[in-house]
Amino acid sequence: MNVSSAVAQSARSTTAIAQQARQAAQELALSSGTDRNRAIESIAQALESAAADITTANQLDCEAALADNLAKPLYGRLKLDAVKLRGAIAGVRDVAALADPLGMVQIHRQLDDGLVLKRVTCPLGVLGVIFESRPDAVVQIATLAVKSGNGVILKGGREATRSCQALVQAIRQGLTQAGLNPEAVQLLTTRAETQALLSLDDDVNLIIPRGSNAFVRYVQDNTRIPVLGHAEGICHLYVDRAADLQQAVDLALDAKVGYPSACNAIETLLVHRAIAAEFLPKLAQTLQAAGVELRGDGDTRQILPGLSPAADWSTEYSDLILAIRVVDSLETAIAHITAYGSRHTEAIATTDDAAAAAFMAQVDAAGVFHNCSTRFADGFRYGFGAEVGISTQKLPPRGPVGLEGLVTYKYQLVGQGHVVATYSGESARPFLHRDLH
Ligand SMILES: NC(=O)C1=CN([C@@H]2O[C@H](COP(=O)(O)OP(=O)(O)OC[C@H]3O[C@@H](n4cnc5c(N)ncnc54)[C@H](OP(=O)(O)O)[C@@H]3O)[C@@H](O)[C@H]2O)C=CC1
Ligand SMILES: N[C@@H](CCC(=O)OP(=O)(O)O)C(=O)O
Repeated sequence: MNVSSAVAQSARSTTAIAQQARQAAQELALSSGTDRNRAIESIAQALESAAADITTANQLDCEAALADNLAKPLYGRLKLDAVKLRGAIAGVRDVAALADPLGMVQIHRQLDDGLVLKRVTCPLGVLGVIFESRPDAVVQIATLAVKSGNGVILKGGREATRSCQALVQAIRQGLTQAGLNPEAVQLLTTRAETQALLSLDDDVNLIIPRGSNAFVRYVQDNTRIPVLGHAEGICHLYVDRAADLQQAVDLALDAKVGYPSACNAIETLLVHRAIAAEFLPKLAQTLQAAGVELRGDGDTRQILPGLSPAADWSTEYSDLILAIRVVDSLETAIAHITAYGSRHTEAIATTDDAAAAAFMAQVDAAGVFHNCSTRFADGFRYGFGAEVGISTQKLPPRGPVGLEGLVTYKYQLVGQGHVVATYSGESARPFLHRDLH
């Protein structure tokens, strides 16, 4: 079969998948919060029952990835052992415990006697989420989708295919056992299906690509479906002249070493010249002991001879590599972040509140942090239960996307035969515009 007929065939079956998801999503949207919570508990139980199958599937993925020389941090992201799976299942139950995001009345306003306006939250419909080889993302995204009454079509990275299949099978079983339509959660496994998905603007309401800038741009350029981009994280830690130096070392260690492939890990450390000579040797001692390769600009390499040069400031290493630059001022640090950051998460270490306030006001990113690790940029850590990912676009939803980011709203207006003509012209009746709660 040639490439275009493979895509055509895939488009046909992907269309069927999307239509099934749409039908199921319509049913889910009508279900009560109690029903959706029951389904989420049923999903948690199904995942527990299928734990052995899931971890076996993951072992096969991991063995294939090892044979393929997958980089170590990416291997860590792919691995889903029993402990990680238990954590993911606990997260499922956390989502069930959250308030129902549907049917929330955001505006309740009397426009005039007998004419009442409400703005009420409702699901988006069907989400298409394309993400990296991180199986636990399946669990987080599917649970958030069910809780928010949305259907979801998932496409994980190719290295995680068997794990994703085992997880989705269990999730669909959980939905079935709870009496909900399992077609609400679907899985795609090939790039041809992804390509087909992008053309399904009749059935899919939002595409969420998690991946490189180039991939997110590719998706934006190839679909009429709205896109919520979750692109790369070129995150910085700026160590100000007034930083607590030991605290800054601890922050750098956490933000680089805990999970180097995460998009909220730092790629570059900026340090104020006034403290660079004292700070950098302390930093080097701790980070190098943790296996981090440091790279520096000329000033950094004068203080730490032997480092290789930082070739550019735009690389997301996703690995135990950190680029370091010495800067003359807070303003230069902010200018560097403006030039090279990806608007994801940026942090300052300082005891100077005025410097922190300037940094947080002037840096344009989804997260601006003071004296804490960039790794806090995460839906679970923000109290959202889980996350679909971290939106790097400027319009909301921005940063970790939880339930709030997966709903839209409707204006519901109820009158008693009211007409607009009453409120226009010379003898126009004035509106009351009285909020009712
Ligand atoms: N902001 C956020 O929340 C997140 C951002 N990221 C960012 O993603 C980036 C890279 O992640 P990485 O591991 O390399 O993931 P990739 O970009 O390689 O893959 C992500 C997904 O996109 C798919 N994909 C990539 N290119 C294409 C294409 N041309 N056509 C169709 N599908 C495609 C992959 O499918 P397949 O595997 O089948 O090729 C996979 O499902 C990093 O910059 C990271 O920071 C990652 C996770 C979350
Ligand atoms: N919020 C996540 C990181 C975001 C993310 O999805 O990371 P990854 O899939 O590893 O690129 C965390 O801190 O674990």
